[in-house]
Amino acid sequence: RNGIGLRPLGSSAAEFEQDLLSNLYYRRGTTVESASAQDAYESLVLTVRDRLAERRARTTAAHYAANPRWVYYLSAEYLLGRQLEQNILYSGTGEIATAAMKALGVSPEEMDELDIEPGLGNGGLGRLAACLVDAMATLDIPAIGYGIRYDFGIFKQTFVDGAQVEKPDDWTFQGNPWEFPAPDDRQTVFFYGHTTRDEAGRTKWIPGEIVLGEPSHMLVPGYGTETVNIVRLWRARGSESSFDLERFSAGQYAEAVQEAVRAENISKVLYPDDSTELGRELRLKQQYFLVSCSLRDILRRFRLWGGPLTDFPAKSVIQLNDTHPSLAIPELMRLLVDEEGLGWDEAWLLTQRTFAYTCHTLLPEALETWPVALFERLLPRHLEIIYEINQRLLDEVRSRYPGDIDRVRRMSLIQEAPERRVRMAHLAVAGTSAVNGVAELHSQLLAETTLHDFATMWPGKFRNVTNGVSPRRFLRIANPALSELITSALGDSRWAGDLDRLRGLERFADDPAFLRSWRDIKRANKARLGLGDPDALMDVMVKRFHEYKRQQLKLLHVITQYHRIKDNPGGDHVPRTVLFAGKAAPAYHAAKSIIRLINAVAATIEADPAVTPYLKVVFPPNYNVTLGELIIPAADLSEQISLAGKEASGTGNMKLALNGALTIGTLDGANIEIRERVGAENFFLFGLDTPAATELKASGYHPRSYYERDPELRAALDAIMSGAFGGVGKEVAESLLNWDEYLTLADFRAYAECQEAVDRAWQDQTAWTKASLLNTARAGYFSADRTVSDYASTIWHVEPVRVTRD
Ligand SMILES: CCc1ccc([C@H](C)CC(=O)N[C@@H]2O[C@H](CO)[C@@H](O)[C@H](O)[C@H]2O)cc1
Repeated sequence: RNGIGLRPLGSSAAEFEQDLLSNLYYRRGTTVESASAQDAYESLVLTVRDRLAERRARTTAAHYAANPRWVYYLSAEYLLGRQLEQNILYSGTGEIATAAMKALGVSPEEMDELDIEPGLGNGGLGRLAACLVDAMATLDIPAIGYGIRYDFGIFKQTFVDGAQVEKPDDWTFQGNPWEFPAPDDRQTVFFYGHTTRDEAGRTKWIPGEIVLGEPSHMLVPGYGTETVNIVRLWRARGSESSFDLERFSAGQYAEAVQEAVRAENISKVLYPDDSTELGRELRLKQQYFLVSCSLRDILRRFRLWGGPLTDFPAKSVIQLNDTHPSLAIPELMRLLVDEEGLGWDEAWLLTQRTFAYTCHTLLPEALETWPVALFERLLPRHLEIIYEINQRLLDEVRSRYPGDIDRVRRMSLIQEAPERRVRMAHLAVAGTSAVNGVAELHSQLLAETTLHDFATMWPGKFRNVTNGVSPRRFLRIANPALSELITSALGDSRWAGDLDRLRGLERFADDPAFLRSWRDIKRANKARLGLGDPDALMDVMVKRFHEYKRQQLKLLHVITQYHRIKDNPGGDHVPRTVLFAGKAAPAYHAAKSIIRLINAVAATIEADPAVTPYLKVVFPPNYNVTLGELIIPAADLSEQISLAGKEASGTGNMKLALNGALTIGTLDGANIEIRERVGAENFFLFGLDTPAATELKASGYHPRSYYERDPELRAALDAIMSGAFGGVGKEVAESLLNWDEYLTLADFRAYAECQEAVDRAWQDQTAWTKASLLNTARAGYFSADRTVSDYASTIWHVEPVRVTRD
């Protein structure tokens, strides 16, 4: 019997197989003979899940005994990726699971195919949340990730005539065996209505609509440790009384269920925009739903230990993943003042000490602001609280900067014109004790521009925590061949839990045999991807589509390469496969035009036998975590070409460098830190830096002048405008010639020259492979474990709690 009074689940192959069979018989109600692949998959999941659940039980016991300070990560998005392979690795059941699958007559690949990826996020922010909760568990930090269990995740991307067409992502169509529904922990959430004051002057919120939040959680095991944390996801349900039986028996079937449908709509679908706020009412309802359920659950958990409310910040730190959950600040104030009866000042101190805010963007259009009128209707009490917070903030501003009314107007939580809107970033800064950017340049620019007034008034609040990625998912699992080579070179696999150990690979940088193996594995990963000649340079640009990320710059260069090959068919052109992948927000038409043009250029090149030996453009649809795990290990060149000052950090850049891709990039986001750590000689740098870009824009930027003085650029744009690529893309060329907000044309020549340097470097495969190895060897800093230990020591001030095996 182990520490939790349970007979430990066996770790032998026979015991695992026994458990698998009993799950097949008793939990799937079928037999080996009549089992479907889905039956086998679900039984396998339950067998692995049980072993993690046992560790979860011991984790809970250890956490309860330790009564630690908890980290609560509030995020509207989690891109968790497939769970099976990860949970098999983290539960150490690799061999016995494979043997048991064989006994059942199914293959690991077949099981992985049935393992659905929960697409509960858009891109960088959502995947970062997943990497960070993985690292928190690995570092034995007691933590819970709170989010929304959307019925429909990020849309599935298909191409029709090269154009993106979105399909709904009904990810739980087959159910989700990895989750534990916990309806008994449901919470009640209010919307609309009005507020009243009772005789004691206490405010009461009389809601107009009541919705239930039902949680289900997924296990988040740590790597190389016993800790198993959870991600708790909320789903909206109608209250008991939401089904109107009278109307139903009167035959008004739709009306009878409309209240329940309205409620369930709140967690129906993820908003697919990743950098432009659309100000939809349902999105604000989603955000409040998340924070109200989560804060009530956090307070319920706090009460389990029964300390005074003044202890709350000492026992809970809540990290806000961007402004999307920033309503948690006025919500905690409402709970402390209206429900717990605390005074405002005391409640405000507790609130500020509890919250911390991470900003993930610099784009003005991505900074959320909500109409005051909508707040008035949907969250009347919160608007009152926000006004009070604002009153006190502006009093402090006035006292610190007497007479500086412009500063008061700039810093106010309320934008007054053209429409009265609540500035969520200002609320997030005012209501937290720590504000961080996600890369050094980003944090610097936040303090110098977007949040300058606040950084001036509260310099101590502002810091940087550079992003990181999970080395388990994006190297150990995604690139097993390279992982094996690294483990054999370093003597053990401790690097997966301590990534700085990769530096040990430097001693093989001049070892021809090792470099040969390194190169062969990259080639094999390209063959595994199967999207082009494995001997060609695999040039990869994978990320969401946005004009600031400049997929259009990459495309102009592809067209230039195409022209160069056409103009000089016999020339010694370096064969390249250019891979684009990524989704565009459905309403983002400029991005969708670029996607369509890329597919048209790809088709034109594919149809030209004079060019295909040297150039191939591929665009696999529906880029997600799983496809990323296949593409990233196969990349030779990593495209990180955003306009300097626009990409907050990037995390794809880290995953690609970790897998031995060389980066061609600008001095933007974490590219700067990657270049500093892997060595400038192992990085292809080009383009305007942030000050130069700002200067060029300020001094009047005329994109057409670059077109006129650069013949290759002119030829590329003329080709598009002449309809050379299936007649599509004219709007892309016109917007570049007339507007070009992200200085694409200004950086074109430098980029083209840098790509020539890439071609020259590729010619020396030994030198290239050495640089590739050094990128991996020096990427240790970009582990999410380092990121989390930075958060833990500089913002959360939490200690790990060890979980024993028995
Ligand atoms: C309101 C709509 C909306 C939705 C999502 C977002 C996210 C903040 C966008 C996002 O994913 N940002 C990315 O976050 C990554 C993790 O920190 C960074 O690495 C990327 O540079 C940043 O673009 C902004 C606005």
